[in-house]
Amino acid sequence: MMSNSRRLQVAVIGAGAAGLCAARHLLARQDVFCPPVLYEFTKRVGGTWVYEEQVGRDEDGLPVYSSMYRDLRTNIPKEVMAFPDFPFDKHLPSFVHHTEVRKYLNQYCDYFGIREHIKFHRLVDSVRPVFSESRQGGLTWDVTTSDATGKGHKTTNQFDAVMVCNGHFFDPYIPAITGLENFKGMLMHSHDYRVAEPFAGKSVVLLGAGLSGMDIMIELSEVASEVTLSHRHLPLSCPLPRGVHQAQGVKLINEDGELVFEDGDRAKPDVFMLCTGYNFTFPFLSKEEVGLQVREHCVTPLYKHLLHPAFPSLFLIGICRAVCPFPHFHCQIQFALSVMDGSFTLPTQKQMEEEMEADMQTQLQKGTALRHILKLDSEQWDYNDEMAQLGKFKPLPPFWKSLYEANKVFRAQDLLNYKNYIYQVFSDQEWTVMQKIAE
Ligand SMILES: Cc1cc2nc3c(=O)[nH]c(=O)nc-3n(C[C@H](O)[C@H](O)[C@H](O)COP(=O)(O)OP(=O)(O)OC[C@H]3O[C@@H](n4cnc5c(N)ncnc54)[C@H](O)[C@@H]3O)c2cc1C
Repeated sequence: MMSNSRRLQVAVIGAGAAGLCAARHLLARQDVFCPPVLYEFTKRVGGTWVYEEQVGRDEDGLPVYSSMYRDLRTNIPKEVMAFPDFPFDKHLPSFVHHTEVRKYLNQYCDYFGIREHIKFHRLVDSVRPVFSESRQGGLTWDVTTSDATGKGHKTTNQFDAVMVCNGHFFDPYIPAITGLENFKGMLMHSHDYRVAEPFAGKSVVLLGAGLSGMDIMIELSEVASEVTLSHRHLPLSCPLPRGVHQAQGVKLINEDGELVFEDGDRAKPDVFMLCTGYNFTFPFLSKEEVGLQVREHCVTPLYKHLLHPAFPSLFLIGICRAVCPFPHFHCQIQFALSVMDGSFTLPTQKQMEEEMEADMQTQLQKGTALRHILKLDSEQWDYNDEMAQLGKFKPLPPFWKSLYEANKVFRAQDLLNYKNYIYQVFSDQEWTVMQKIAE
């Protein structure tokens, strides 16, 4: 889609880690790209990492976006959580408090001169493809935004490409549990969990043993009268806090408000907390016009889990799950730029569709459920390397994989302690070089 005559205009939706990373790379390539326009619905940079004490609505009456809790520390060491070209402060411990990540993202934003390109409190309402003969490639995008606080007018601007960086930890996924409405205690989703104190003396059932479920279990075990972790992978091999029980998944809630587990056991807790993850939502993309489908946590059709084959200037950054997010964004975004600047030539639409279909069939034949197809896990490293090879940019150094994978093992073996580990992957001299690169 490279235009010979003029620079490309790119809209970026969201100023979380992915949106900032997109802007950082677009700004570095001003020979090809105009400075991007970032639309951010809130008034702050950092997305998920902007902790809000309140739940529901914020002080401006907007829905609270972040799912952070007060005492959260990262579950990935800062040495590999960082963008590869911008390390965290070397004096910080490996597993940092969420306030440090927000600080880090603000530093990244200012260091790369991104802030002036962000339009805060702008909600992207619609992103529509427009086919016109007058522009090279024929396809442009009308991006319509409104003032998030409801004041002011809608505006529509035209772009050559759109990078969707709207995150996917905002819209709680509520599983279809028979009789959920019968539950008489406090029913909540982990999106609204902030602090442990209000749960003192209460009995709690947590549904889901993902990263949030496990973290919240540890916090609540300090104060609650009883904590039960209900999940599908019984029993977990890692040591759990004293007094925490494990139970099978919740099959239904009976008319007396009792939780009935898969094996017939029952419980009537004070609190039932769903730690069941989040939905993908792209409310600004019309189903009829763009035809993106979200089924069972799988988003299709997306070539390389990234771009729509019929609209190869629409990029969805960061929809893969079970990845090391910031370095993954760093790779996806540079690949997207190589598609836009023409240094990587995409296969034809038909070839991309055939490849996607073949990949999907291989996964399904291997027994991967549709809802797990976007979980890359250890395959993320080959994926990132492929992005780098096709996009002709520097791959991640090998220690990224070794440290990330080692951390996964330590987390599984030593859940209660792994965040106290300190990694020393760089010598002081190497750190100085890294810090210099970021300067
Ligand atoms: C509880 C929790 C703990 C986590 N812990 C870790 C960790 O330890 N390490 C790690 O690496 N990752 C962690 N993550 C994952 C984290 O989400 C990613 O690291 C990363 O921050 C995601 O960035 P993002 O830019 O994709 O999305 P987000 O941070 O969600 O940012 C999206 C932005 O888009 C904006 N937006 C959305 N829709 C619109 C619209 N229509 N118009 C305008 N703006 C819009 C939002 O306001 C937001 O600012 C955690 C996530 C959660 C929820």
